[in-house]
Amino acid sequence: MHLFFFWLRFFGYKQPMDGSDDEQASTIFGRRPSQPRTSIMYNPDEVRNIDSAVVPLDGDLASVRRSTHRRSAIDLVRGELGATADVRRSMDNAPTRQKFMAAPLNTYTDFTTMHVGRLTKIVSATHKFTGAEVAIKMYDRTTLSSDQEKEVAKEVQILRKAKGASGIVEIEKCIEDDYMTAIVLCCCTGGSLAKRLEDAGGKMSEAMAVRDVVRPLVAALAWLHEHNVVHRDLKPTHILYDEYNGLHITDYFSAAIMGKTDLTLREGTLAYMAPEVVSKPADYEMLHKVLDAGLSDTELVRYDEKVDIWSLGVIVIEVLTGHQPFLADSPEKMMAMQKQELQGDRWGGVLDFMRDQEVLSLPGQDFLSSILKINPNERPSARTLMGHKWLAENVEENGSQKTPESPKSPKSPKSPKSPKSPNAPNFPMSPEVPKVQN
Ligand SMILES: Nc1ncnc2c1ncn2[C@@H]1O[C@H](COP(=O)(O)OP(=O)(O)OP(=O)(O)O)[C@@H](O)[C@H]1O
Repeated sequence: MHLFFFWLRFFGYKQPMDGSDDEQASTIFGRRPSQPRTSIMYNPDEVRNIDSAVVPLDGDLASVRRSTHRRSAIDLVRGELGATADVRRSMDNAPTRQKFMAAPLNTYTDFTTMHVGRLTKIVSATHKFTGAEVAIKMYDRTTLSSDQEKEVAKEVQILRKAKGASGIVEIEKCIEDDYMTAIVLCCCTGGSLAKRLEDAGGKMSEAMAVRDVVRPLVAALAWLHEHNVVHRDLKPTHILYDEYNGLHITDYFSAAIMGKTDLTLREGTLAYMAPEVVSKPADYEMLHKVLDAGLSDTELVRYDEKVDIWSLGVIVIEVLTGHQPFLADSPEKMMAMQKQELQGDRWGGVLDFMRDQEVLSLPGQDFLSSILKINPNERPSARTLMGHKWLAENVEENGSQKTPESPKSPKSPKSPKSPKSPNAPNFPMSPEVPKVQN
């Protein structure tokens, strides 16, 4: 114990004279009570409305934070989530200026971690004054590379541009300082498409898929593409639902702004990745695979927004069958599999399987086969797909189209006698094959 106090003294800790909590808190944070403790700019009590302003903390506050043990708002949230009663009491009793360190986040309460991502923590919270539920996507900037910093800035830029657009998750504001970026988003309380599929036993009926997934997804993609945004990582965990069953595409960290972002790198999730992206080098392979081979990065063929159309096709199959159609553990194997499953114009592999399963009406089959093309130029745009008859017509619960000219898909004449090629890979997956988690 004596040794402990020796070390505390060694590092400049002075025991409070009267031992009060307030005195102790201020001393622990390295400041005497006589020092000024107010700030005009970010008094949490003044922040009553959620607005869309970026709220940078000023240099002074950043230096205050540096001099304390609580270096960022992330720590504050962590503290509120998991702090001991003592720590919480000392925070409650801390002088105004210290409480105020993460003032914009202090306007929220009930922090609950929903998801821990590769670089982020997604926390749900409630605004203290409006009661609005939000999802806060928090990046710890101390762990981000400068390239990742740029990606986060681009993510915020895209979200701001898309604010109010239907089908895109809505940003409320972005709070940033030297240590963290917190993107405050409207909370999609209906969960993700992945969760819905899980709850529904893995798959959906055709009617539900068209109504709840494909139609709104295609419309949201049309908006993004017409505003020069390519998502590049479309998958069920990035498709969220609000309380009214409205669909919202989220996570623009990997997204590209056409004309600004380089569209020559492999980016996204392998199982949903278009062939023209799978064949590209990842950023860490660029030097080795491209420049060493005598090519310059400007010589790489660029891909475009059609990569999202491919991902849409993969999602359609997953939603209707409960399986991811393309599974491989390396880009090389994935390229081979995609070609094998979709070679030539004929129906084969995965498309043949979809027809034989009778989970898809003829217009649905037409929709899918028009999307899953190896050549991106042959894939229709999202705007064109919006006019496709599969989305225009009502699909009945039993899967048939209501219009007389669109009968239920007949079974392929060759299908009973047309087993998959012996070396056909994972599709249809056997139930034992575990689903790839992304
Ligand atoms: N606005 C939101 N409302 C409700 N839940 C959300 C919201 N944003 C994100 N989530 C939840 O967090 C999960 C991950 O979100 P997101 O993909 O944006 O984070 P991420 O850090 O990129 O994660 P990963 O690295 O795993 O892709 C979503 O699948 C969803 O469950």
